Amino acid sequence: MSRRLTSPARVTVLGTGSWGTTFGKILADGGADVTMWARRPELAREIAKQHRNSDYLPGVQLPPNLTATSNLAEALRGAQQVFIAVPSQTLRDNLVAIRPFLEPETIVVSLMKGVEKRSGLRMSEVIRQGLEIDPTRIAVASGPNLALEIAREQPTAAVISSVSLETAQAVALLARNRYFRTFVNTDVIGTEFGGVLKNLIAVAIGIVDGVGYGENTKASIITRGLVEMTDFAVAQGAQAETLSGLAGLGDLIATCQSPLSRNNTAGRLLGQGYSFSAVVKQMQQTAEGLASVAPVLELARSIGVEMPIVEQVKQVLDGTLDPKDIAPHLTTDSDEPQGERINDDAEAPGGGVVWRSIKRAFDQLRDGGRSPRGD
Ligand SMILES: NC(=O)C1=CN([C@@H]2O[C@H](COP(=O)(O)OP(=O)(O)OC[C@H]3O[C@@H](n4cnc5c(N)ncnc54)[C@H](OP(=O)(O)O)[C@@H]3O)[C@@H](O)[C@H]2O)C=CC1
Ligand SMILES: O=C(CO)COP(=O)(O)O
Repeated sequence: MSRRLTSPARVTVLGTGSWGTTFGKILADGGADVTMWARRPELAREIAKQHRNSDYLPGVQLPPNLTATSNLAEALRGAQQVFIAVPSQTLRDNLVAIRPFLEPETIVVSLMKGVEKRSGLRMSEVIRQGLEIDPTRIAVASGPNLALEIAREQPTAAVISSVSLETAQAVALLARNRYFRTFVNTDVIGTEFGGVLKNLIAVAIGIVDGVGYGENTKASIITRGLVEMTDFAVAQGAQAETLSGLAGLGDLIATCQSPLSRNNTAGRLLGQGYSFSAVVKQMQQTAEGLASVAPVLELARSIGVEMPIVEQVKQVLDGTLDPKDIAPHLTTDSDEPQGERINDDAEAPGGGVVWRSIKRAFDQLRDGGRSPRGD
């Protein structure tokens, strides 16, 4: 009996925070040889020698086929796929350092869930600009993926998206194992915006939690938040069903209900009365939502999409709205009661685009959120 011998794939993860390290473990447990890049040499040594990352994943044992270095050139050498998990606002500068060492065929995967503040660009767009590579070599990963739960090997699903289905499948084949299941789609816009926007709704949930409001308030915000997410993303070119899949509704549920979420935690501190700067000081890890609020609202205004919940998150962050006043304003402050669903634009007090999107979102939910590519 002959056995086919293939050498393991060689992959690199840039960033050894909670998600980068967890994703490295996912890939290693799926059989790849993983090299992590840590910007701090002492953390690279701890991961390489003790197979631990006590700063970010205390108590988690990392697999033997995962190593680390603080030398970027060494980390990128021979990598078939490179996964990036640094804070979104630092990506562009990091790409300048990465570019000289990136090999011509390497696939680059964003694990990040933010938009760039100064440009409003999604992470895959920043990667495309910063590395000047074809979009078919770029993928993004998203979904209900709280790092610590996955590091503890709790069963989880995610989506890998690329404009090239072949690329998405190549990444999904490596990023899967007995506890991590990946689906694929080609809706990069929807997949990325799902991850960005659910962070903003999770901040809102944290705020009302911090104030002391209960489940009705939170369910109202989650449900109306999904409408805002879908409306915005569809106006940007996303498919509505992506927002009712893992990268939208799935991630929204996980992030809004988990105390592990940093966005949720940041919101809770705001709701308890801490100022924005005090919250930023207290956060030890990245809460992307805090930086994404302003660019998302700018994009929303430029395309005429209303996002009343996100607007109010911004006002709380700016200190111009008392956190306890956020909940009643789940719609725009029109004198006319708005329809939750509407079948006829003529009945829509807020105008056609918004209502068509709301209807689309709810129709997708009713249809079970099927998408052509698995998720
Ligand atoms: N944690 C999670 O559950 C998930 C996170 N994500 C997304 O992944 C991305 C990364 O988040 P996460 O790993 O959780 O964040 P963490 O805060 O846990 O870690 C941030 C990582 O980035 C490094 N870093 C910070 N600043 C810079 C810089 N200027 N240049 C290079 N590296 C830097 C940190 O290094 P150092 O330790 O030296 O400071 C650390 O390795 C975010 O976009 C987040 O939304 C997505 C899904 C799940
Ligand atoms: O993206 C995440 C879960 O899918 C992590 O959320 P936080 O960044 O809020 O911790």
